[in-house]
Amino acid sequence: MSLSFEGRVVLVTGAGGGLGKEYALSFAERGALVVVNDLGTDTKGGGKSSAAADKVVEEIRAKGGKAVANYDSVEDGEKLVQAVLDAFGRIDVVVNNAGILRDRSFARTSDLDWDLIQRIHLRGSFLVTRAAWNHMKNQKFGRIIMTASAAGIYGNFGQANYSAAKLGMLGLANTLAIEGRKYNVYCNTIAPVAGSRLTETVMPPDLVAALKPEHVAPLVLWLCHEQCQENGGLFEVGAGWIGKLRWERSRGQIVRKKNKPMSPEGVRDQWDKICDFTDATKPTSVQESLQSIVEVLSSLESEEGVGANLTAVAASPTLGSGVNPSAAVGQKLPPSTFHFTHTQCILYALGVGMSTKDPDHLRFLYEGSEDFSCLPTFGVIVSQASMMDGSLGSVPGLDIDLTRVLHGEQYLELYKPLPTSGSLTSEATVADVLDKGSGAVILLDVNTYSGRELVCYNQFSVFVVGAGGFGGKRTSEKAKAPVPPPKRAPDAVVIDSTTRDQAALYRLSGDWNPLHIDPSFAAMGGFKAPILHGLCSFGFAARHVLKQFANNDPSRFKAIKVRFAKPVMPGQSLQTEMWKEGNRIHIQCKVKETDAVVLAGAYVDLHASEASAEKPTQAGGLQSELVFAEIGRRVKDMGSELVKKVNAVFSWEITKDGKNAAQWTIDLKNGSGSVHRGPFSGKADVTFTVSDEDFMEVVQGKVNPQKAFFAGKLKVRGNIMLSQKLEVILKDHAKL
Ligand SMILES: CCCCCCC[C@@H](O)CC(=O)SCCNC(=O)CCNC(=O)[C@H](O)C(C)(C)COP(=O)(O)OP(=O)(O)OC[C@H]1O[C@@H](n2cnc3c(N)ncnc32)[C@H](O)[C@@H]1OP(=O)(O)O
Repeated sequence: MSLSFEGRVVLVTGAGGGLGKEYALSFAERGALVVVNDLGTDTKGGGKSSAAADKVVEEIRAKGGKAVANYDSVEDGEKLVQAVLDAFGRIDVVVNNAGILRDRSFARTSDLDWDLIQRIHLRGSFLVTRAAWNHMKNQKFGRIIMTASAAGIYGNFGQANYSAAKLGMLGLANTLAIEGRKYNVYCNTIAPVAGSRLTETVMPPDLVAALKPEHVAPLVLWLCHEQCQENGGLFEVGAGWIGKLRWERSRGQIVRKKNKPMSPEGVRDQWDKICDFTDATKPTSVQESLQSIVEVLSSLESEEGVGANLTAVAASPTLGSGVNPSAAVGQKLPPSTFHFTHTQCILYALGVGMSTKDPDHLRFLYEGSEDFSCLPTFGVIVSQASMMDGSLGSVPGLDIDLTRVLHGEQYLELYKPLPTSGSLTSEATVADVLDKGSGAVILLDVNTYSGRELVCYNQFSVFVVGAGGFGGKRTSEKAKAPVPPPKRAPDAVVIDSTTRDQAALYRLSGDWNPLHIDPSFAAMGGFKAPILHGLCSFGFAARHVLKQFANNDPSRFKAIKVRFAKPVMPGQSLQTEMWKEGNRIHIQCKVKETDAVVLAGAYVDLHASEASAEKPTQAGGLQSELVFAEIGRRVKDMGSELVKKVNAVFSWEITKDGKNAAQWTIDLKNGSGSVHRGPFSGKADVTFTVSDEDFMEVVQGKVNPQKAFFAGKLKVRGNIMLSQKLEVILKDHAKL
């Protein structure tokens, strides 16, 4: 789709020729209403003529475009912008392009040479932009271009005045980018190389002829378009090439010791290291820049002093406490207990879009309902509380900048239906930290208990945008992987609207991240408006599955995995597409309005329905098969590693409805051992028949438990209802 400027009002200063003229023509060609400003001076700022601006306006009109001429000086910024408003009623884009040259070697630069250049370039851009600023802020749209120069970035003989003004404009742009961001007013800077009245005084004629303004204008148009989210960028552009610039800072070196004075000799002695760009950082904000100072102070405090450098800061631009993020792996957060009543369950159900409009939803919305239940995905709420008190940020290496945190993925497994009130205690561990280049992914494993009984397991995957590049690993065997859906039409599709206030409601369940409510905060994270909580869309999708495939029965829910692929805005509609593959329901969720996939690689695992479980069991029946599949999975996860260890003792405890049903103890001596059954509790209604040798083969991973089962080696007696969760817990009795 071509980029249109239909209805946009664009002011180009110094548009009587060269680059400015090209910008004016290009904007007009794409539908913009253009104010062609040019004072009509010569390149040194002398003389005045309306001819240059008039000619450009004529050319635009001849092509069917709309433009008016303006002859004010950029030093009359207010007047100039008023003329724009008088002509077209608004102002959307300001291209600060006007400029003159007064080149002199520095020794010969007069006060006037200096002042004139500062006045036209730096002060003129300030005055014009300030006059337009509030209009742009109020209309929540504005695009500003500052024109810098390679002379400012790198310096150029004979252009001290010009270099200073041009780099001054970059400083101005950097701050405008920050102040304007939350109003959708973006400011970028270009350092163009093009043949123009200015460059022809400093470049050979054939080069001037080859560097065409039309090779610069497309960048300016893109940066000024509403689709472009670039803000605060600096670009060199010319001859059809565009490059972006950024700051790079050496790792640096601390050159003093605690309570000792800093000396020039100390600086001299560390000079090579100060200037060594190995492992350089690329700070992008004052905050990132200051992190190194904090690091210096803590290094000095720990008496490291001279010789210490800022490696960790270098490694981690936004996880920046000074400790490499990988150091956080294995760290445990303090246990935290979540107390709740039916109020929280109901509030959560409302937060994920349940409504009394649907009579089926009443069981989740009214505590007086006969079958009043808690939505299974409330399991994320009880667990996340353990991390929402800021304790995550206190883990060394995870000093998180909240504006950069996006929820990346989520896995939840319930081991029993959630109660509708009670106290649940969660223990969170940093399972891994991954370096994804564009960001860091923090994997958090959270086990939630009622007393000593495991109720649910969550894996939170938090994506910290911009915090990659610290040299960490990219993948983890600990990550619960997303699974793509089958390549066929979905078996069911549900479309459901979120409301404008969905995030405002959902946050009351405990995710107070301002990203979802505060427009300024969202703007700092680069979003036009607050976005919906990932776990809110997750809750929508899960209840769609529960309704379509489990008759809204929470006890059928086993597990869910989701990747948050793109943000959702409150008020958008979610389209959940579902594919049934056995007891796994694959999900893909799109925003209906944009067709963008927002939940990807997602699935819900259900327990088989009670109807099938009620069929009498025989050895080989479906229920037994599932029980052994479950045991087999856990044996595979943990057993194969343990059996390699010598002299280990561990036991399996099999519980039903939270009560001990059976226990297996395995003694391993020098890698082999025996299996003891029991003690069985009086309430046990399930027993396993298996020879010790056969069970050992399963434990050692030599035999697939399901195969062993079908071969008749493993047998189950009893009557296990699949709606009642059977848990198999590996008791960690290993003495290694
Ligand atoms: C305290 C704990 C509690 C939980 C805290 C949560 C707090 C909440 O309040 C916050 C929220 O709810 S935010 C809202 C929900 N989340 C979102 O909207 C994020 C949407 N996703 C995105 O924008 C991008 O995927 C984005 C930006 C995440 C990644 O996009 P890109 O940078 O373009 O990445 P891309 O180039 O596609 O891939 C690079 C590598 O990263 C992996 N990856 C991509 N998306 C991922 C995601 N969502 N989660 C995890 N990994 C992800 C890619 O696979 C790729 O890695 P590899 O090359 O190794 O495959």
